[in-house]
Amino acid sequence: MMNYASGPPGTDTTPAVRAEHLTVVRGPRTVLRTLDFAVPRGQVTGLLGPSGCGKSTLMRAIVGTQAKVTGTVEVLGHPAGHPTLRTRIGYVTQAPSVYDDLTVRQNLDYFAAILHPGRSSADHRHEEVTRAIADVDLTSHADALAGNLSGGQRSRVSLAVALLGAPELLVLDEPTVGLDPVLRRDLWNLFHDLAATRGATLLISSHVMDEAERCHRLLLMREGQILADDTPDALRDRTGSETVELAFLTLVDEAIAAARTKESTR
Ligand SMILES: Nc1ncnc2c1ncn2[C@@H]1O[C@H](COP(=O)(O)OP(=O)(O)OP(=O)(O)O)[C@@H](O)[C@H]1O
Repeated sequence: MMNYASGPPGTDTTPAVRAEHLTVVRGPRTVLRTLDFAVPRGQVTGLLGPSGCGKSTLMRAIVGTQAKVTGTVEVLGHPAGHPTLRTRIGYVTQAPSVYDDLTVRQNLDYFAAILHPGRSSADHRHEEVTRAIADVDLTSHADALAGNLSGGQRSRVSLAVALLGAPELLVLDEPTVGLDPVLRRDLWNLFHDLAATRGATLLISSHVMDEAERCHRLLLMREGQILADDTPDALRDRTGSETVELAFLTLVDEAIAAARTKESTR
């Protein structure tokens, strides 16, 4: 079995991601405001919040592709964007980045050749590509042109590319958008399998609150700030709510009430 972590799960207790006073400015707006949080290793952490709250921006800051970041963002023990992180992080954006004129397997072969160049790695590449295609349940479409796939299938090709090279950290921006319930369930099972058996850390964004229930931990965001950083159980208990969605709404109401109080005492 491939090992997705640098050691057996649980041996490294430092967080996979640690942010202190993380702030991002985009255009005229401060999109992320002094965020402090940690993402533990070997777990599935959900990044949830309404559209436009800053999830994609936060992910870009973590993978090192976001401009105008201040504060500290440490990823697998290095500053975000450090060259040694390139092969240790798998990142899937919301727009699938696949070549339409190549088959699924050819897409994967292309990226595998960048990760493991040379003839001596051919067998290893073949194994990795076959496994990544199976992981995302596209074996029966391996020889189909990517341009002929459905939207959900194309996004799974992108996910398969991110799984190549056995990354320790997977950053997935809304990976289940547009998928039917069966595929969503299968993908969440895959995410948990990657964490449990391969020791990978997964940071997964979604604005679908029922997906929050499937995560080990949650970062709940609103308007560029983190409302809560906790387990689903703790969030439900703390707010006396039956679901994470209701817990989130309670926290939003509390944040609005606190802002009003602050405003009126000025
Ligand atoms: N180039 C830009 N200039 C100014 N503001 C921007 C720019 N790009 C994004 N924003 C703003 O930054 C905020 C955060 O955007 P981001 O894409 O991170 O949100 P999100 O939570 O991922 O949203 P969604 O779930 O819809 O993808 C939004 O309010 C957006 O309008």
